[in-house]
Amino acid sequence: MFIEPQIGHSKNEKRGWIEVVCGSMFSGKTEELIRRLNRALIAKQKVEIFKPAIDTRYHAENVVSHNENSIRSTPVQFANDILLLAANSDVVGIDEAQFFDEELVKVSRNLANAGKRVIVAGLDMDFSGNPFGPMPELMAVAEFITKVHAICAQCGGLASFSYRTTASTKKVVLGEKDQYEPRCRQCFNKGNRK
Ligand SMILES: Nc1ncnc2c1ncn2[C@@H]1O[C@H](COP(=O)(O)OP(=O)(O)O)[C@@H](O)[C@H]1O
Ligand SMILES: Cc1cn([C@H]2C[C@H](O)[C@@H](COP(=O)(O)O)O2)c(=O)[nH]c1=O
Ligand SMILES: [Zn+2]
Repeated sequence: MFIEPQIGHSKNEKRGWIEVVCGSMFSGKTEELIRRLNRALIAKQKVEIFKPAIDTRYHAENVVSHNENSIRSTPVQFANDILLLAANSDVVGIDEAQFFDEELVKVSRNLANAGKRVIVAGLDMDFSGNPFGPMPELMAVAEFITKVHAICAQCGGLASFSYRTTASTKKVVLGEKDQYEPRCRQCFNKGNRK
């Protein structure tokens, strides 16, 4: 389990950093993000949470996990909007990071350099198994990366891939179990050979 780092500097010194939580769909990224943000709230830190405005699956504003945990958030159109909106916070949470533009990398670095803890959650791979949006660069600049796994819907193994069960080849197709299932590498490849 991820434990918040506080080693080597005093509590009053404001040091920023970037954490990335990545994995396939249904792997628990949003739950882990909510868990970390709730702990920061318990510690009376100022927390702001953002998600891309296009992600309206469960709720227009809240960040909601597949098992209905939820936390208030602000939907934003562009990564750059986060800079101003997060100016007074100690901790910045960002969900569905794969949908943001590449500016999110610069924004996250600026926030961390300004002494904020930045926690970014997102899909590391799209339905083709290719890196998704700004996620690979975010992982390169992050201090901490947590890769979480779902259970493969075919064999019960550990799933790192999001298999699309419909015929669409568009990169962005919002959906749930109606469009996707988590799969391990073998079951993902088997499905894509058909
Ligand atoms: N195949 C699966 N493997 C793991 N969790 C699943 C699966 N199908 C449904 N779930 C549910 O999804 C929850 C994780 O949801 P969430 O945090 O929203 O994931 P993510 O943000 O990674 O898509 C799990 O706690 C579990 O209740
Ligand atoms: C693989 C893949 C996913 N999406 C969409 C489907 C969902 O709306 C989100 C992922 O949500 P989650 O919180 O990680 O379950 O992304 C997509 O648009 N394209 C893809 O290739
Ligand atoms: Zn499998």
